[in-house]
Amino acid sequence: MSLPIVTSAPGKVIIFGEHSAVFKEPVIAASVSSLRSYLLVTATDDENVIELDFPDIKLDNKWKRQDIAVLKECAVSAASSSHNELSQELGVALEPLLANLNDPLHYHAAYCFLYLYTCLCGAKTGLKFTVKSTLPIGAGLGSSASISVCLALAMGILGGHISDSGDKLSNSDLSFVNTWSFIGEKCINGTPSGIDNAVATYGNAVSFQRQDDNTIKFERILDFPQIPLILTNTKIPRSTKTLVGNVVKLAEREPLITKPILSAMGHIATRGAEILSSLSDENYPVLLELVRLNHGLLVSLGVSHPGLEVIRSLSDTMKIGSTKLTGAGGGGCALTLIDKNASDSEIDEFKSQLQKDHGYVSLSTGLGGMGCSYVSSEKLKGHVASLATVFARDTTVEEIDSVLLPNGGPLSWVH
Ligand SMILES: Nc1ncnc2c1ncn2[C@@H]1O[C@H](COP(=O)(O)OP(=O)(O)OP(=O)(O)O)[C@@H](O)[C@H]1O
Ligand SMILES: C[C@@](O)(CCO)CC(=O)[O-]
Ligand SMILES: [Mg+2]
Repeated sequence: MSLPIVTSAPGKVIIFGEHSAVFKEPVIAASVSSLRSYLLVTATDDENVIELDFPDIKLDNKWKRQDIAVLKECAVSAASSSHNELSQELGVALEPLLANLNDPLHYHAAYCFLYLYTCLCGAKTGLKFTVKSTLPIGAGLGSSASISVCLALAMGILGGHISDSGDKLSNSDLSFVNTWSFIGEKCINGTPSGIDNAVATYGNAVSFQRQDDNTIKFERILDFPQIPLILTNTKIPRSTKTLVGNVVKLAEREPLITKPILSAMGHIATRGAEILSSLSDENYPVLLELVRLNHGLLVSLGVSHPGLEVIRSLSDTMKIGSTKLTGAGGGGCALTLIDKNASDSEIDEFKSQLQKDHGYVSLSTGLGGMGCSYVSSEKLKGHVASLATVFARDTTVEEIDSVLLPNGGPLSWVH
C-alpha cells in the first residue's frame, strides 16, 4: 500500500425518523454531497508512532509503537467478534491511551480512531491521519458518521481489506465500510441506529430500518426528488450521545407513552417515503404536514431547543413552509420544507431575519450525491503540495472545496 491516500464521505440530512430510528422504526435520509469530511494519510517522520491530527477540533496526538502493540490480542478478538457491539475488553485496554484527553469531543474522536485502527490495521506504525471537514461539527448533519466512514475506508485499504487498484468500490467494499463505520459511530455516540453511517457510505438517499434481530432493512433510493428546503444552523452546540441517551431513558421510564410516539414517527417515515416516491403538486402539501407532525413528536420527546423553535415559529408566522429539527436536535440544524406559495423575497427575508436577529446561518444545498470515495496515491501524484496546503490548520471551506470536492476539483475519485 503506497502513500499518501485521501478518503472522503458526505454529511446527511434526516428527512423523517430521527430518534425513532434508534428504536427500530423506519427512517429516510439523504446525503449532502457538497458538505464532506476528508482524510489524508501520510507517512510520519518517526516510523515508531501513529499520529492523529484533527485540526477542526484542535486535537493532535501521537501514540508510540509499544502503546499500540499491547492492544494486538484484544483488537484481533474484537475484530473477529460481533460487529453490533463494541468489545468491552478493547475499550478497557484503550483507556490508558486516552487518559490525557479530557475534552469529550477529543476523547470520542480519538476513541473512534484507535478502536478502528487497532481492529483494521493491527500494530502497524509510521502513519499520520489528518481530517478536515466542511461540515459543521455537532450540528445534526452527520459529522461523526462522515469521519467514521473516512477512517473505515482508509483503514480498510491500509489493512488490506479493500483493494485500491480498482476503478470502483464494490458492494462488498461498501458493506465493509458501512459495518466498520457503524462501530466508529458507536465509539462516538453509544447507541446509534446506523442510518448516518449508511448514508455517508452509500450516498444518495436511503430508507432504513433496523430489525429486531439487528439485521437492516435497507433500500437505496436513487431517484430521490430534489425537494426545496432551507437548512438553518443555529450553531447551538449539543451532543448526539447525550440526546439519544435522554430519549432512551425517557422510553425506559415511560414506555406506554413513548412507544406510540415513536411508532407514529415510524408511520410518518413510511408515509413520507410513499409521497416522495410519487411527488406531485397535489401531494406536496402532505409532505409539509408530515414535517410538522414529525417535529411536534420530536418536541414531545424533549429533543428540540428554544433556539430551534425560533425557526419553526418564524416559518409558521411568515408562511414559508414547515420546519423540523434534523439530526439529534437539542440545537444544531433545522430543515424548512418550502411552501410552494412562498415567494423568493419572502424566503430571503426569512433567512436574513434569522441571520440578523439570531446569528443563524442558512445552508443552501441539494440532497443526494456521492457517498464514500478515495483517491489512490498513484492519482495523487502532482497534487502533494496542494494537499499539504488544504490539510493545514485554518484553511477555509472554499480552499478545501477547490482542491478536494469531488465532481468539480482536480482529483479523480473512486467511489
Ligand atoms: N471534523 C472533525 N474532526 C474531528 N472530530 C470530528 C469531526 N467531525 C465530527 N467529529 C467527532 O464527532 C463528534 C460530533 O458528533 P455528533 O454525533 O455529536 O454530531 P453530528 O454527527 O455532527 O450530528 P448528528 O449525529 O446529529 O447528525 C465530535 O464530538 C467529534 O468527536
Ligand atoms: C438521533 C439519531 O436518530 C440521528 C442522528 O443523526 C441517532 C441515530 O439514528 O443514530
Ligand atoms: Mg453524529
